Amino acid sequence: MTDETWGHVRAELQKTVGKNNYVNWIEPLEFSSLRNGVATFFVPTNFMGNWVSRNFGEQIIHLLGKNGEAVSRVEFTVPAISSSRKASPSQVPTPANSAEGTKEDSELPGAPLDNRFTFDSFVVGKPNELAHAAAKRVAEGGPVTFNPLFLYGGVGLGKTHLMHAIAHELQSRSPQQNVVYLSAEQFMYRFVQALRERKMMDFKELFRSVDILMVDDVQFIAGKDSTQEEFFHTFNALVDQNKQIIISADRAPGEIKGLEDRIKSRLQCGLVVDLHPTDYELRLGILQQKVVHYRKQYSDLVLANGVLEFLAHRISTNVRVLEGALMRLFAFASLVGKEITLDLAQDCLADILRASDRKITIDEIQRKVSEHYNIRLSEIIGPRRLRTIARPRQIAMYLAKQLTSRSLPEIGRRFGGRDHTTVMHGVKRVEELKMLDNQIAEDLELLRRSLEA
Ligand SMILES: Nc1ncnc2c1ncn2[C@@H]1O[C@H](COP(=O)(O)OP(=O)(O)OP(=O)(O)O)[C@@H](O)[C@H]1O
Repeated sequence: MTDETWGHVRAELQKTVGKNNYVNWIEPLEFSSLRNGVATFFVPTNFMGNWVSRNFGEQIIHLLGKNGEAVSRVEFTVPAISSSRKASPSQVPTPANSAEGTKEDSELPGAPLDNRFTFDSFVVGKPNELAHAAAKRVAEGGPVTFNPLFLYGGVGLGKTHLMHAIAHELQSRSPQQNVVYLSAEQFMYRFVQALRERKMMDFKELFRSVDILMVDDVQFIAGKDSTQEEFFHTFNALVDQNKQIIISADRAPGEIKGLEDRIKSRLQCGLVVDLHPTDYELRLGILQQKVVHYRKQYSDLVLANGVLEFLAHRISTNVRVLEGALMRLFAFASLVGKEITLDLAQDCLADILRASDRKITIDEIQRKVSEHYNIRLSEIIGPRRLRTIARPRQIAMYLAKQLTSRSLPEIGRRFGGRDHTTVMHGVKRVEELKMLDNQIAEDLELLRRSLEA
């Protein structure tokens, strides 16, 4: 790949990701090589590489493809530090602590904030309402009521999003405050750099001068003794000065193996809240919110009824995967110029759907539906066309399509050897009825909940 091609891709990204994202995340990337379908880029930090990979990786692959480069994977690597390879000031992302703008870039301790991660774009549901409320409270500023705020939860459930939202809000309320957000990995990177360059005093001074410190994915420092030691001292110094600290991790403090007991107990001193795995309603809410953006970007694409519900049912792994699926679906539909239907979603997201398959079986669906409508199981698969039997059968077919990864012909076979067009007709009919008939909508909801329970 030539630098020119990368230039084209960057220009296209500039149009789609927004100015701040472009300056913070894309501009610092430096193309390194393209071998065997793997494009490698230099990034200033691993943290940044992970971030770009997570948030823009698919888009970069897609745009490279559009520009004639067959790329199946992108990798981001931090170049070995030497004075000649060090990032120039313009390559270093804008730090979270804008108050430090006059210091030398290498001294800035913060990581860039993602402008998309605000309270407005955070969808609140039962699983995350407590974490959201706590984050809102901290974002109001004022006297520190709990220190630290410790947010934990599984991968991709919104911890980073909430931390950035707090930082944005605090910065807009009091721009003079020095709010520093960084990952634990970045904290370690800075610490090691300070050790290597014999600038420990500067490091300590810098971290002790922040007003609000946010450290993401703190489990990363488990087992790293010197980093933990330094983290512990930084933590204590800030708490002593009544400065707010916000920490995130993938598990509760007590469960982080390799973390010193004194740190665990310090982390438990404030408010510990967890983000629970998402439920169907939250996933659907998030999809509905995200789709607004895609509808603008791909204004010519039609999104069929039921697709978002289908994704919310089937992809429960985490929100990042859910978002990735939606992005891929829109990009794919735009590439092939097709309407976004359930069939297209099943084709284009087959790997994601397989990975997050809930393993609800057609047998289970048929049993639940026959119990619900009080008809015999044999009648669901039998030939009778009486409305009182045919309708529950169509409902069972619809649920089989929504909640399993079976194809229409397979579903047809399991419903007494029916043709796939019969199944298709049944699914369509139920989709229409769901909009017109409240009783049917309620039945579907009840059945879905009991199948997913
Ligand atoms: N409730 C929510 N509303 C809107 N978007 C959300 C929500 N929860 C998560 N997301 C989105 O999901 C993606 C992953 O979230 P985030 O990076 O905050 O997860 P995380 O919990 O920090 O994950 P990790 O453990 O991998 O660091 C982000 O794009 C974020 O905006």
